[in-house]
Amino acid sequence: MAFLEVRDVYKSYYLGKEEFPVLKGISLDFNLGEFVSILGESGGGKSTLMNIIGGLDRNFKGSILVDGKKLDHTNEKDMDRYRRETIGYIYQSYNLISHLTVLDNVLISLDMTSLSGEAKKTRAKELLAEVGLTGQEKKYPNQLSGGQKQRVAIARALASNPKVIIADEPTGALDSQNTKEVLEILNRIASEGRLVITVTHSQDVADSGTRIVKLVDGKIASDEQVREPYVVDTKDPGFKSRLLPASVSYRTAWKHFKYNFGRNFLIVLGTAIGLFAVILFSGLGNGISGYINKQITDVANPKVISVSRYQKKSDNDQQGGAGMMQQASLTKVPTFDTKQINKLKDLDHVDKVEKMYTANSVTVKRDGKSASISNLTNWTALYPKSSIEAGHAPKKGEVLLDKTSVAKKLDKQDWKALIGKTVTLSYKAQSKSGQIVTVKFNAKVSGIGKNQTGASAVNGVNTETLADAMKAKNVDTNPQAMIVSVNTLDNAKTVSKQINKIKIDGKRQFTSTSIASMIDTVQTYIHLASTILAVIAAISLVVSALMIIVTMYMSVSARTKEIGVLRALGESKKDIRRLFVSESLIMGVLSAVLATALAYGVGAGANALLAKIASYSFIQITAGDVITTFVIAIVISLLAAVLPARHASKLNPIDALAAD
Ligand SMILES: Nc1ncnc2c1ncn2[C@@H]1O[C@H](COP(=O)(O)OP(=O)(O)OP(=O)(O)O)[C@@H](O)[C@H]1O
Repeated sequence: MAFLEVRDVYKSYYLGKEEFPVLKGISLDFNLGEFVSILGESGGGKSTLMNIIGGLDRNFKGSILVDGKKLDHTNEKDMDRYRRETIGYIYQSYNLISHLTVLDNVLISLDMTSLSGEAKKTRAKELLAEVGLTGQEKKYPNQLSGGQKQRVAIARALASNPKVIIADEPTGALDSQNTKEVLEILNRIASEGRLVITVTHSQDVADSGTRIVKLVDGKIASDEQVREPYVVDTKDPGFKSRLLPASVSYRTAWKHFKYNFGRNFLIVLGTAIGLFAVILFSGLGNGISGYINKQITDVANPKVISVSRYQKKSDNDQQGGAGMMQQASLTKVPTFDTKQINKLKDLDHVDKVEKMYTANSVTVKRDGKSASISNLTNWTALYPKSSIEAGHAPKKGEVLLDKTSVAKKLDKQDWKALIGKTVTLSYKAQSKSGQIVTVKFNAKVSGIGKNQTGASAVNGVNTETLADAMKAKNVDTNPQAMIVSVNTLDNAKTVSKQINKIKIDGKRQFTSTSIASMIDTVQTYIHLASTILAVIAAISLVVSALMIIVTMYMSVSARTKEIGVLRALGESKKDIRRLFVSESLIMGVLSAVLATALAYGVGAGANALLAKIASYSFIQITAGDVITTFVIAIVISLLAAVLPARHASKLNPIDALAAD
């Protein structure tokens, strides 16, 4: 039984419906130790036969048996394995991978063996030494002579220790000296117990082998043994073939990326700019919303809820036009009684419940100077600590006055000097009996209030002091508003909602307003605005995706021959797909890295510039923004790679090898 049997092989090419028969019933037996030359006229079908024997062409009639076992040409994986394990190819035009070094060109085949990383390198170097290329490992193919390239190709073909070497015109492009040396190497390969089948036009080449087969008109015209085949003494190479690990595809993709760094970097930069805009707008949204949040919480404590009595709109509406008329005279706002105050105190998460009084148009006098306060309230938790610029919160008998609107008017030079001095406050109010009375009282200035935003003044008088003054003039001290402090900010919204639900005798009692929900509303709008900006920026990513698609397609067409070589070496369709997907992924991830770095850099710069306007970081990039950017980049690069990678993997290896 021969090692390789070709049985009744027929092969035709078709142009439309027209059949062009090329091989017309070929049967040949080959043995290990043979160096067989296939001779024949140009276009006689030699290469076609080699492609069938080498497992690249699966579309023919007849069968190939290896070691007595028929190859299953319908099973793609089996054929990948056959090429990987049994066949080594040497081509007339070398077919080296241009972006890989000499060493890497040999390693690409060794990557599909069970050898360890170091052992692979050692074997690659040994193989290169055997073909006389020691010291050339780091060169790229375009830095080698034709003879040297063919030796690299031979070393690569031998790397996985295949039993059969198929050499298609291996010396066709070489001078006589290199031809002689390559033929010697091929003889040595056969002498190691391999089967060498070479296609040639040259009688000299044919004569240096052990057997010559002539093909004429698609049939065997002669089959002549020139000399005895070599004696086979097969040694165990100590390793097996295996599928290409994914990591090798990633590494090869990275090498190709580096080889075309200039072009690839521009694409990465283009994509990164789009991603950068997305992060920056998102960071700007975070910053602005944080800034507004801070501004609001600076003037008002977000853990407090202002509560007023609920006034049912429909009560008045039901009365129709007449009701509306009457309402103008019913100016009295409903007040809180003890029962209602206790209802608020009983709520969960409530720390404190304070009465709130508001006195309108209050005049403050001292030393003949006066200032006016449009709304003076008692000091409650509504005022955050940060609103006290100097001094302390007003205790009994004390008042805290606003810096700009009051303190500076009373003492232009030294407004702080007011602290500890007594001022007289007066305003007009309605007494319980309906008369207009003047509430007047003295209070010591406990401190000066400030408002960072400058929107409203910070004036507050001690609650008891104001209430006593009101009582003295028979003004109702049942409050029109209550200030409820909750224990944590998280509870503010819940408690606010609960307050609105409180009923006494089945009737709703209160209307609550919390800063927390105000902040929420503002932030919703800011978030919406920054999302819209980020989405606009994201549209530019469509352009990036198209750029990656075009590059990948260009890459596939430029690397068609490489794809053919890799398939001939035994890589599967999946390996080819992974090669291109990983290169695209590399671009995506690098874009995201660059975009993140740019965003942090520009963000820090912008924050430094804006620090002059307000000491606040307006661009705040979160970990979430960075993660989103990476996810977008990965999704884009994967989507962009789908079609080109699919196209690459579906290329017919024979056509790919024939590409220019
Ligand atoms: N993909 C194809 N489609 C159609 N015809 C093809 C195809 N490939 C090869 N042929 C034809 O089949 C015939 C055999 O081609 P093949 O390449 O096997 O010949 P060859 O003996 O190797 O020639 P050469 O010595 O010139 O390399 C030629 O006539 C060629 O035109």
